[in-house]
Amino acid sequence: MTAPRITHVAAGILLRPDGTFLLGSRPAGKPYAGYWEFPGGKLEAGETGLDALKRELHEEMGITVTAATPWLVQTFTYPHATVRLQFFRVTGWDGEPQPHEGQSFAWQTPGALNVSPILPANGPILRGLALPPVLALSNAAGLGIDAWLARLDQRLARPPGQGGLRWLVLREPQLAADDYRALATGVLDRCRPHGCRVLLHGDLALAQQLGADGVHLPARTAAALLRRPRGIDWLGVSTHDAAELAVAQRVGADYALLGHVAETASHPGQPALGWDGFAALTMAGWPFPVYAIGGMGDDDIATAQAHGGHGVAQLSAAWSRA
Ligand SMILES: Nc1nc2c([nH]c(=O)n2[C@@H]2O[C@H](COP(=O)(O)OP(=O)(O)OP(=O)(O)O)[C@@H](O)[C@H]2O)c(=O)[nH]1
Ligand SMILES: [Mg+2]
Repeated sequence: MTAPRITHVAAGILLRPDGTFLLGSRPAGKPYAGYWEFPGGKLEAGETGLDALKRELHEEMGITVTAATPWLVQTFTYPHATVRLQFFRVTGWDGEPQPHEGQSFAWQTPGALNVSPILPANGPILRGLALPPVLALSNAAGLGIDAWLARLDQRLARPPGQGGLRWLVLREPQLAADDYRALATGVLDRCRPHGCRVLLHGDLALAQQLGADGVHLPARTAAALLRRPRGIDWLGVSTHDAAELAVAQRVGADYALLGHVAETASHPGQPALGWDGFAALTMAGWPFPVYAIGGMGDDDIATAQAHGGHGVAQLSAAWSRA
């Protein structure tokens, strides 16, 4: 038996500073004509993904890419081909997108699309775009419950663009089960009116019972799952190496944390991955966003993205800024 032939594709997510991104409609005569996609196309012999991205975006819409970072890799089998799609976040380009192939363009808001249908392979991509560049993990352990809740209230009260918190992972492994449940109940009540999603840590059943927005699992807990759990909207997994990233992939995670990248007070004496180690692991290409964790500040977001990450996950830094 011969191995199935894989078509390698590079596609670009043009991102504007306001968070909107560009979709194009597939021109008549191509498979899935009229479906909406991220502009891009097939790699030619000898090209890297980034080479192909730049060439395709120039051919299809006349722009010159000036800043792009590798993001997700999605493999999908269509009736006509198995495609391996390398997605890039494109944050800089010269020129205005022009429809060189008769396509239409539409700028879209994550989570609120107004065009359809979308190419079937692109569902997870659109979910990934809704994830924030900074994912905050709670720090009641470090600050004390009351002081942390006071910080939480402050961050919930701000507008999204100005430090307002809209995603939270409630991770407090030092708490006994009853205390964690009580805290989770209170945190969900505080967060819901602000539209802040809350993912509980470690306990799928509790997340389902309390109607949390998702669950975040250590890789060893995720490894015991046979498939993605039902009844949960968002699933994250903490990982440290390629084997744990593979677990996250197998259970259909929406994102992974990967670290620790820098030395951090929470893991004294354990060797850090460093950015080279982080990039070596993201480079394999995962179908979900990967966050860098471990000693990460806001200054590290761009570095994480340049190394194949989606952004950074923060514990103490998320609660320290004024
Ligand atoms: N460009 C692009 N292709 C995608 C996306 N999602 C997805 O499944 N694909 C698949 O990737 C494959 C290659 O895309 P393409 O048709 O744009 O290739 P191309 O620009 O080189 O076109 P050509 O073959 O006419 O030269 C197609 O099978 C398409 O269905 C996406 O978001 N963007
Ligand atoms: Mg194309």
